[in-house]
Amino acid sequence: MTPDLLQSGSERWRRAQQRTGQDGARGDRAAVFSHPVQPGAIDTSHGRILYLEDVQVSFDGYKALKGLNLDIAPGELRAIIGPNGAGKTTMLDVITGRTRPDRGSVFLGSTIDLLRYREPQIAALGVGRKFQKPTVFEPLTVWENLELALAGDKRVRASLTFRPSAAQRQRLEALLALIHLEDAAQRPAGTLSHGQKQWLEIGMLLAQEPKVLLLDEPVAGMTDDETERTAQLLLKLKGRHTLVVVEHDMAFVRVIADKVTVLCDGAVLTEGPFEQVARDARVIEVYLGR
Ligand SMILES: Nc1ncnc2c1ncn2[C@@H]1O[C@H](COP(=O)(O)OP(=O)(O)OP(=O)(O)O)[C@@H](O)[C@H]1O
Repeated sequence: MTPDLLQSGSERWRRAQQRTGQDGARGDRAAVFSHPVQPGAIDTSHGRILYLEDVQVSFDGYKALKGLNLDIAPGELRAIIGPNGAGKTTMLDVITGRTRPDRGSVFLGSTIDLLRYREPQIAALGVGRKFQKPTVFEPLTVWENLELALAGDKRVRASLTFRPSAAQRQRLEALLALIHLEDAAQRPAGTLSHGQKQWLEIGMLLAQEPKVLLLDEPVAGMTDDETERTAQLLLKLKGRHTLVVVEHDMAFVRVIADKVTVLCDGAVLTEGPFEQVARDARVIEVYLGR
């Protein structure tokens, strides 16, 4: 579980809603686009849920991102590939508010300027992130981990006194089935396999109903069977959630992705359907041919 998402309790959610509500009340964006948008809601009426334009990030003068553009449609499953050092993690850091760009725009929907928010607020606005290594609460059972995520409270003790309603229990049971952990509900998370921990963490993110889910190398270190099950899981989530998956496993990318974006040297080299990208001579040169 990502610490930033665990920090995104209901209080932050309310504050973020209030803040975006204030934006709407000012009438700027709503007036410009001339259609009703609920305060705090993500406006996807222009066919995009995540939009980066001309993003530049420098670390001590070294440009990790050089005018990066990205346009993700609601419900899309986008894979991001590219050689080591291409800027994939930096891109995720910019979207989630961990790294501030020197230049550029980052929008959630058409109206929410993510550069105005900090990391926990961005999580509360509906951007979930899964880091490469699973970070579940190992002494707690699978069920307790999911309850904790549902409670959205970083204070473990407080969250353990949380009792889900009947409807919430049903949701957790459905989540357990989705992540293939029905039979492991009462097992301590520390006893799960690597792949099962990854699924549990995805389940914990889903318990918080993210609109956009960012996944950094979700199948790294998984067995073939676990990789296959993860592909099936992500394909089930597609449409209900928007997924951005950074991954090096090309067989996995081929199965899951609607569209593949290739990053190289801090910018987009090319993007398109897997087969088109995979036979692009530039992609073979910088990445696939290695
Ligand atoms: N905090 C930092 N300070 C200095 N340089 C950094 C920092 N973070 C990233 N970089 C550099 O920026 C470049 C892009 O790094 P990034 O981690 O985004 O690449 P990546 O595409 O995710 O690579 P990988 O596939 O190896 O994870 C690299 O050259 C990296 O060394």
